[in-house]
Amino acid sequence: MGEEEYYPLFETKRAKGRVIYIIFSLSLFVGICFIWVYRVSHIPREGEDGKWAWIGLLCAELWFGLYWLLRHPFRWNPVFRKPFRHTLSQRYEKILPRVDIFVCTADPVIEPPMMVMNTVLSVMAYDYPREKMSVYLSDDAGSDITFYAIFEASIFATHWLPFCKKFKVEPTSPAAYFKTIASSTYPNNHVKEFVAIQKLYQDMESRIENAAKVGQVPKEVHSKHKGFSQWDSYSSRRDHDTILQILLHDKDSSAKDVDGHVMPTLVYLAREKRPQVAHNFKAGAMNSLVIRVSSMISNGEIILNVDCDMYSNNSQSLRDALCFFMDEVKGHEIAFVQTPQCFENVTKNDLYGAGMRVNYELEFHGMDGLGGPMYIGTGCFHRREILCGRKFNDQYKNDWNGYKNIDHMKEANLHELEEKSKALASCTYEENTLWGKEVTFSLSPYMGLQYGCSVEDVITGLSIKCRGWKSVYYNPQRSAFLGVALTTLPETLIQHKRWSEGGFQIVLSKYSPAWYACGFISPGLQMAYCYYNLWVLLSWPTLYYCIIPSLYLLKGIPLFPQISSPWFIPFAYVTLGDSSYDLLEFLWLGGTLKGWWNNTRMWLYKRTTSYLFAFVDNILKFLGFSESAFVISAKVAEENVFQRYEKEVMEFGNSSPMLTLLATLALLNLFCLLGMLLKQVFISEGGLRICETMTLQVLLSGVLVLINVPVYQGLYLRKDKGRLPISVAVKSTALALMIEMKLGLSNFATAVVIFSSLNTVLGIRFVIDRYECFSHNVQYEGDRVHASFVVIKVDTSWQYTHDGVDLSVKGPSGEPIRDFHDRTSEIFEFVARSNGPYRFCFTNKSPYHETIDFDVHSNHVQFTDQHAKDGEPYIVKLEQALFNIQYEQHWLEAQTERQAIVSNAMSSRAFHKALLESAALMGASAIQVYLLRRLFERKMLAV
Ligand SMILES: O=c1ccn([C@@H]2O[C@H](COP(=O)(O)OP(=O)(O)O[C@H]3O[C@H](CO)[C@@H](O)[C@H](O)[C@H]3O)[C@@H](O)[C@H]2O)c(=O)[nH]1
Ligand SMILES: [Mn+2]
Repeated sequence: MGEEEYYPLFETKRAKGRVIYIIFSLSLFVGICFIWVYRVSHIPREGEDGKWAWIGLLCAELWFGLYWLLRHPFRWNPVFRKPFRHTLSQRYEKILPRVDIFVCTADPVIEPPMMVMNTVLSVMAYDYPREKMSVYLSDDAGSDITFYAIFEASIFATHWLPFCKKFKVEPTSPAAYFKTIASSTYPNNHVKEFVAIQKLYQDMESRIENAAKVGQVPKEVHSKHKGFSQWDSYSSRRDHDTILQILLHDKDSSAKDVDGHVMPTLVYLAREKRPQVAHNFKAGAMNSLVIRVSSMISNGEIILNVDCDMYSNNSQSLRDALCFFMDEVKGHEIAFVQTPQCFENVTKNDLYGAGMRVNYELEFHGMDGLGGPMYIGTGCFHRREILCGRKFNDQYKNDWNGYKNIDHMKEANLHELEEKSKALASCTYEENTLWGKEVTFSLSPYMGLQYGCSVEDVITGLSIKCRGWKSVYYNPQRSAFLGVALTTLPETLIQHKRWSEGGFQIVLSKYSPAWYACGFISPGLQMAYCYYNLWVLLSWPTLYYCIIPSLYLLKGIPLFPQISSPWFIPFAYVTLGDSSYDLLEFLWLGGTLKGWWNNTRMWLYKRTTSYLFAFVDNILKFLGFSESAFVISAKVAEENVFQRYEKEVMEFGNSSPMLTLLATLALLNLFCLLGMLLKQVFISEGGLRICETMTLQVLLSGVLVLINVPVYQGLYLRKDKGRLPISVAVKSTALALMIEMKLGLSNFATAVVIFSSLNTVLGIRFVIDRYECFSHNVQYEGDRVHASFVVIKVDTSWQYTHDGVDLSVKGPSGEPIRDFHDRTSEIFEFVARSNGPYRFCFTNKSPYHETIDFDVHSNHVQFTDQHAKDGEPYIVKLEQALFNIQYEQHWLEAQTERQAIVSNAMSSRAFHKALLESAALMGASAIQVYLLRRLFERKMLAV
């Protein structure tokens, strides 16, 4: 009958719709090329405004465009995997491999022992033969409270595991399980057992939490387990002997559950630490204890690594992962199976973008299609020998039938086993070995996780790939693990700083995905690795884009094509196309609109702070000024912080340079936008003009202001504890104002725009330092332009000084129109020979700041003619006369005010009063003029 049909242990499906994506991308790319061409071909000439700003934008756009290209391989070939665990069970139930599960913790305060225990208990309760499972808890804090907790948990586990098995409990983390029960139906078929186990759990919880609160293990407990005596020689978390305790082991006859079944092996380990010896953070913990020590005690072929907050949410995922490794056809080339990092506490709109939706729901699938996802430190199943350095070859087949012999174990009693293992965890063990150092082809079996990189996981995963292996991304419907997402902005930013810093270290290292990996992994995967590891380089162009266009907007210098120019099209297409693609993708992957907006905000914040700080730190490290550190992220929050998190109110926390930077940028944009609007409204009489010349700059500034709304609220409006600290508010406001006034130095429009205090809507009052320009757009050729200015006040309180200014007026093509020298006031008019922006530049030669009242307005002659033809000349004339009156009046009053100021110094109270008055007057006159205009319009219509 021919060969027996082959049933694989997993199947792989490819995503559809790639062609559409590729066509769309090509069109966007054409747009991007046009943008580049525009930038290169329109660089302002020597002496023209904005040349350097322009070149900066060109660099930023080049980099954005290239970086954008890197994101494509993810979307070429996403694959989705489905394991068949029933087939696995039918074929291999008897010879399932041994599995060692590692849980890492490092700080009993921010990683509360109860949370860690829930993770430990959840993985102990996997649906898997218990004699083949070992759970190791690595405690980098060497805390006796954590040891006490695991001691308690080892007892509770003898009740919990049978309970889980009997009632098919899911999830197997007790805390999470009790929570789901509380929120759904009460388990009526086993109420008694449920109540009993819940009581046991709560008792344990209160004992552990009391100990944690007091910071001390109760004296009477010490006698219950010999392990506590190991703390006798303990001096601090950075200085202690190896502490190793096997709590449950099948050699120990008492290690049985309440039904008399064997328990999984359970080991507590705190490796030796000495202040003078680098401990290499999590990588060090994984290598010394977990990989070496476990090889002595259980030597499981498969290793599962989880962070202490990532409890197992799916008791089948171990079997699922094995389907990949044990598949007869493809299994032998798979080094690790990575599951996504999912979080239990992510809110609906994911304020901090913690869910990393696009990464885990799409991009990792894409990487899988290219040769396998990265190793991301948690929720990852490895083959032990590969993690330890084995190189791939085609003949490699895993022999699941034979146990790796651990003969030494057979004779040794538990105590001997503990003593032998301890030696492997000494902090000098790694001296002069390859542990943590090599990523090359060396066949040394002892390499483990790589040191010296703050994302030890990613670099280790890459080195495995470079040794010829593949990996698999497994993203099951019911998440395999659930962790704790960060609940504050600063924490999130710091975490991303660590990640991006590590990523950049990888790119700069000898084993860079950009060059070293060439030939070992597919070019697409190389690009994908670069995409994730080059975050740091996004900081500068993003910062540039957030600052320069806004400042130039205030200056009135356009940096983007006008809306009427054909070059506007590629800009509009690329911006709109890319952001709508981004939004659609986000929604398609199950996100909400608000979630997308939040995600975009975080995208901006990470780039302008985390990545920037990571960049600086990388440089400092490179120069030897700073050392590697691993800031562990907190997994608990205060009650009020948590409540705000639930309500999706941004938590800013304590003052920090990152927050100051964030707030300064936000304010800078706000001031620029407001300044520009005021200038528009009060100088050129319609705000619409700017829409034509600087649409993109206005939009960019506007979007930046909108996205920063939570920052403004945090700075000035909120009262709760999570707001931005006052010190940050003061610093950032001062900084933003200072930048606006000083950065552009000479001709930069000042932020202190004080409106005309006179009875008219026309005019702007500003403080001039050295040089100041305004532009006024004349719509029609032949228009009559009226302008006037008065130097109101000089910034020296002592005496009256010579305070004249120079004014030069230039036409749209730079031709001189008028020049005035050393005037304290002037009123003049001219006929515009062509339409376009006319520039009015003031120069202040005195060493003092001067306040100038400036007014410009143009009369539409053609407009007049038009109406004259319509037979309504008098209305137009009336309108013009009105303007002229207002105009003259303004000038006269400015003059009067000047006289007043010159003769008596103004007290600050009077000044404020004047400001208030002027605001009121301004409002009133705005309404006046508006009504008048409406009246005329009506009249004209009616006639
Ligand atoms: O010296 C240390 C520092 C940390 N950890 C443990 O490492 C894990 C991850 O630390 P966490 O503060 O939660 O960092 P995350 O940014 O959430 O971790 C992600 O990024 C890290 C690399 O930056 C990886 O190590 C993690 O596995 C990955 O989940 C935690 O269980 C810690 O207890 C140690 O064991 N020893
Ligand atoms: Mn974490």
